[in-house]
Amino acid sequence: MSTQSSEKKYRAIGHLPDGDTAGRHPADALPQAGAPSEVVCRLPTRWADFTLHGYQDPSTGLEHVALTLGDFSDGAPVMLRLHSECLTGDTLFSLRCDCGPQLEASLRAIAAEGRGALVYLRQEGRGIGLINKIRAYALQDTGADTVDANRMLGFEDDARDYRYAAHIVRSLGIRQARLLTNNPLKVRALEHEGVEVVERIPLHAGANPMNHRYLATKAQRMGHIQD
Ligand SMILES: Nc1nc2c(ncn2[C@@H]2O[C@H](COP(=O)(O)OP(=O)(O)OP(=O)(O)O)[C@@H](O)[C@H]2O)c(=O)[nH]1
Ligand SMILES: [Zn+2]
Repeated sequence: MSTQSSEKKYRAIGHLPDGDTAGRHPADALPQAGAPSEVVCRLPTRWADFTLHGYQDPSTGLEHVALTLGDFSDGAPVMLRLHSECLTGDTLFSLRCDCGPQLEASLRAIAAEGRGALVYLRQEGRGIGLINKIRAYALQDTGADTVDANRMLGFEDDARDYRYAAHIVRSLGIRQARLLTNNPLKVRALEHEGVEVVERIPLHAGANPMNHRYLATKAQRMGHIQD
């Protein structure tokens, strides 16, 4: 695919700055901070009437969304959740993890605040993809923990990349965040990309007997905070 046709495709789906992108890697063509998504609609939910923004990361082709509520133009810190896709937990009611309850708790918290954003990142399985996550689950069924299962498959413990997520956050006009997470890596990644995390809000939801070992492994081997 030529650079020109790639540019057209990305412009149609997401958003790009004007100008010639020829000869540059697609990732270099990210919109400037402050550029809004062109793909926006209302998304009424059980908890609030959100605005839904669509994005496509030109360097990966992955499509992401952000749900926002309220006005960020005053520059005050914004309640923010970066949520990585978990098909099994977010939509199939799996008890193996805490993702579904965390997603719901985040949307409830933002709705209660009346202002905030949730960026839903299509980085399934901590970035290894759905089929590989199922492979990792199969290894966990025979005794491996979540970290060793990834390593047995030849993956890093966590293959996620938050650069495009930070770009989405900046493009929404968020400069300072109150981040809903137990994962210090997300805090560091956002700060590295120029979004100040003025507060980390612990997000404990959905612990159950089936995910006890998974949550313990995240705390013991992946640095997750259990406060
Ligand atoms: N490879 C792999 N991925 C998993 C496993 N269990 C859950 N996941 C993925 O882990 C990710 C969890 O994402 P998040 O809830 O955003 O992040 P987190 O790192 O748990 O940190 P928090 O912000 O505290 O929730 C999702 O992409 C899940 O699909 C597993 O056993 N193996
Ligand atoms: Zn999950």
